Amino acid sequence: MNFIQTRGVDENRPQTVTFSQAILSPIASFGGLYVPQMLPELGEEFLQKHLNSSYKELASDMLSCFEIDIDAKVIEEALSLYDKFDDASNPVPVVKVKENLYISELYHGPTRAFKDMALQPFGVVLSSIAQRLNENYLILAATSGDTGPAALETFKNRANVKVACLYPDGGTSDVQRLQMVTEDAPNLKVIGINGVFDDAQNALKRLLASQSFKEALQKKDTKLSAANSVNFGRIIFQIIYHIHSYLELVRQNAITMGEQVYLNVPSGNFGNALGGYYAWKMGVPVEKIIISSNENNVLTRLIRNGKYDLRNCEVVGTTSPAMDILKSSNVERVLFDLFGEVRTKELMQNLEENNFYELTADELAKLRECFDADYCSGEEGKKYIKETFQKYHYLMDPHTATCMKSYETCSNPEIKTIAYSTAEWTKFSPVIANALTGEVDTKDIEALESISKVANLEIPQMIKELFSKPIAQTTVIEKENIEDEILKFL
Ligand SMILES: N[C@@H](CCOP(=O)(O)O)C(=O)O
Repeated sequence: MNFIQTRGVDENRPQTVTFSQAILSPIASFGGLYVPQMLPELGEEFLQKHLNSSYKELASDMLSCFEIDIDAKVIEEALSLYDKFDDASNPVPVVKVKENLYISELYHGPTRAFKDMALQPFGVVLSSIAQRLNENYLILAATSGDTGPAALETFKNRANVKVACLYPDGGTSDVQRLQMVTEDAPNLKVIGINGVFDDAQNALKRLLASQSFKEALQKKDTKLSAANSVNFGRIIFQIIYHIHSYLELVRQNAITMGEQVYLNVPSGNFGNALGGYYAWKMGVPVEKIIISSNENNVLTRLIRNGKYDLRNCEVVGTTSPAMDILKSSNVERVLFDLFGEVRTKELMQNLEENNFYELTADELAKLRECFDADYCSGEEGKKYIKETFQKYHYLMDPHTATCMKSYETCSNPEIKTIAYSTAEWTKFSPVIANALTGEVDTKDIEALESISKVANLEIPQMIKELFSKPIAQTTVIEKENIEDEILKFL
């Protein structure tokens, strides 16, 4: 399978590239992204065949439908990392919360967030390509709290790769920050910036497209790639869990094969939702994808009125910080799929130059055939956390809680919903403790203990350990100095 580009092709690039090429150098012509030339059609036969498969068998078969240029042995090693999840036989439990609402728990990996689902195997794949080519790679990661820890964890001490991870200082939860700044390996550099996530992601995209930065890296015998969902190497692994979650509902006799379901996805950079959209196009029966946001509700506005409008718009800090994002990378891949490369280039250029684009009425109607959206405030989220815990004894994190509002406002309750839980409660304990007990200004460690008692849940060892680990990464800089800081590290 070859890969094409969302904004067309400039004169310096080939029309198509392989999977390896697309993931080693993820930014395409005119600042666009790579997408598969054609999505494989799985059909009901594939779903039937995998009704009783393990997650790894399903993953391996789905990946082979993409016919990517990665050795079967490497894929096998990459997928074996799911064995480290809480339950090796089922890395993604799907739990019934109430009539017709199921939660797919994507956080049972080493950093307790859904990013492990893709970054664990991706780390093996990227490092093994680098070794095969005998090349060294700098992997950039921009994070609002979950991608960073997962990228550091997967690339730690791997051959031929170094990671520079950019996070907004003060813009993540304390556990997320500790997960990053306690990472101590010679190939990892964590850089806090005085700014917001969009500043970190803008810097990442600028550096990925910068010839002079690439030349500076070349002098250090290093090439450049990225761990974020701009990289299709992330997205390919994010399709699998949507297929798995659908099959789980069939296995649990919640639906019959072929019955349509809603996918309800807490969204920031839109990689998770895009995985669901691709799974749908590949044959998973979906009624609609519901996009759930926090107060940074740019996606809700786009899906409701067709305007991506960042004029006079500043990111606000919320109780679900991983979604404190305004420039959502993967919407571009959906635009390309629905409207083609010429229109995508025009819309994305408008966004970059004017902080604004507007879809036509026909385009909006097409987008709304696939998606609906709503957003949830922090206060509403806490109400849902408390209510869901009291009524159904199910504890969710503030990102997952945003799905509860859009479940009520956007879906037909007769149709089953799979909502995605992107992070474990342990990553956002002060907000959850506040929701459950009313306690305010509690430190993470105290909040973890109080929730553990109230909800009778164990605090996982890797979270407990964070509070006594030495701080290994102390760099916090102005955003203008990112490039210099990275070059100093190499
Ligand atoms: N929400 C993310 C932001 C980066 O998203 P990605 O999917 O593009 O890596 C985070 O928590 O870091």
